[in-house]
Amino acid sequence: MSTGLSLRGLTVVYPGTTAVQDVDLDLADGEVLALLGASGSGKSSLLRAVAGLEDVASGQVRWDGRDVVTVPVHRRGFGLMFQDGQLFPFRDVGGNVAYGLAGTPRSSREAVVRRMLHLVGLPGFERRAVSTLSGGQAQRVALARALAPRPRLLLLDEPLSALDRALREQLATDVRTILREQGTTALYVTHDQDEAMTVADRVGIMEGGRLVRVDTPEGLWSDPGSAFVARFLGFGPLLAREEVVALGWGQAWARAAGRAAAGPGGRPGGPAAAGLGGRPGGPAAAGTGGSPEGSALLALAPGALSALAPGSRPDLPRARVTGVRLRRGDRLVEVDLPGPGATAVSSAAAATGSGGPAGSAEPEAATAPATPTAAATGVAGAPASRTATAVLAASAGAVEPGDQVALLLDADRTALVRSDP
Ligand SMILES: Nc1ncnc2c1ncn2[C@@H]1O[C@H](COP(=O)(O)OP(=O)(O)OP(=O)(O)O)[C@@H](O)[C@H]1O
Repeated sequence: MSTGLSLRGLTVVYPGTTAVQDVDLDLADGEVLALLGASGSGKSSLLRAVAGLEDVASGQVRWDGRDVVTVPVHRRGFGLMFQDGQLFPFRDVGGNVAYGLAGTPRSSREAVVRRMLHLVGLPGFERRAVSTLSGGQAQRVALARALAPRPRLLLLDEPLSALDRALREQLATDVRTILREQGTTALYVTHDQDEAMTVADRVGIMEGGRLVRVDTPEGLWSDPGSAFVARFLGFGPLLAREEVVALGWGQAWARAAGRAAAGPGGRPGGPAAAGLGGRPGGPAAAGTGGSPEGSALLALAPGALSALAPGSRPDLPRARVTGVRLRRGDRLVEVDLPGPGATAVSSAAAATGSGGPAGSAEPEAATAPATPTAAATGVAGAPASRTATAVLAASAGAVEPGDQVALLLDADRTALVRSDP
């Protein structure tokens, strides 16, 4: 008998909309799983169906092997926490935290409240009026209230999304610690991938009511699997093989293909051995052993590219800067990657007087320039240029739109993904 939460074929239908479609999911005891997806992808509907707040059109919600679909909300033993906390305004903080402890003797109730407030970083707040709390404090109280009765499953729906980013980052770390300390099994809905990756052991990605991927944060980063998931995680741009070769990054392609063949995270014999991204029989399985081509794209993870000073490293591909901006302490440049008529790479290098063919960013491949044949190979229908984001190396100095910078590729921060239809 399976323990914890099991969803089988879970489907939620509203008039005119199938919000959740045929979802299978297992959540082990003590595991925290984040559901991540764009607005309208069905995350909240799934969570609400598990809670019993939404009717299930078909499928099962099992706890410890027993279907609870017909069990009313308050009998499921699940805790709930929402975006706006929904604290009771006429009770003080202690009264809110004690709400789910009605059957507990007064003395132990007070002890639990004290312990919970300590756990969420608000010791001594028992007698505070909830109207005097900041947004972050109110959410901490809501978390303490949800945890106090020791629910067997905690369901959190965007619990931090009303808070500003700095507070959200801090609280996400605290929530993770608190859930771990309590050994709480939790399903956590968010549209913020940083929050999902911080809080959860595994992350499930939803698209159009379907759960399209479930993996650990590390697994998702090393092998997003599909172009949809890669884009959702912020990988970009996604390059066809011809473009990769034309840019002189063929070695990155080969390494990513090797990783895909060896399994996520490079584990030989891992589940991906049978095909690209761990899906046995996927498009790569039919390709040439371990080097998927036709249907695959090279996805660049955020931070995969560094930009070097204009005029430096003539051996590297160059790109035109279209914008410069700051993000969380990094200086970023937007660059136009030359398109598949990648003579642009070579001619740009020649035009700046730096000479030499476009080589690979990887030292071991420096002698493997983009050949004229590769450069002439276009990708039918592909755009003439791609915008990429590169971290500006400190050595780059002042860079302005219009400059040609050299691009260094970190081949470990690339992944091959299936090109979605
Ligand atoms: N009560 C409802 N009646 C009709 N349609 C609904 C209802 N609730 C949600 N939907 C629809 O179901 C789909 C899934 O909505 P849901 O709220 O589950 O998505 P979500 O991923 O949680 O989105 P968000 O991040 O914006 O909260 C959407 O198309 C939405 O418009």
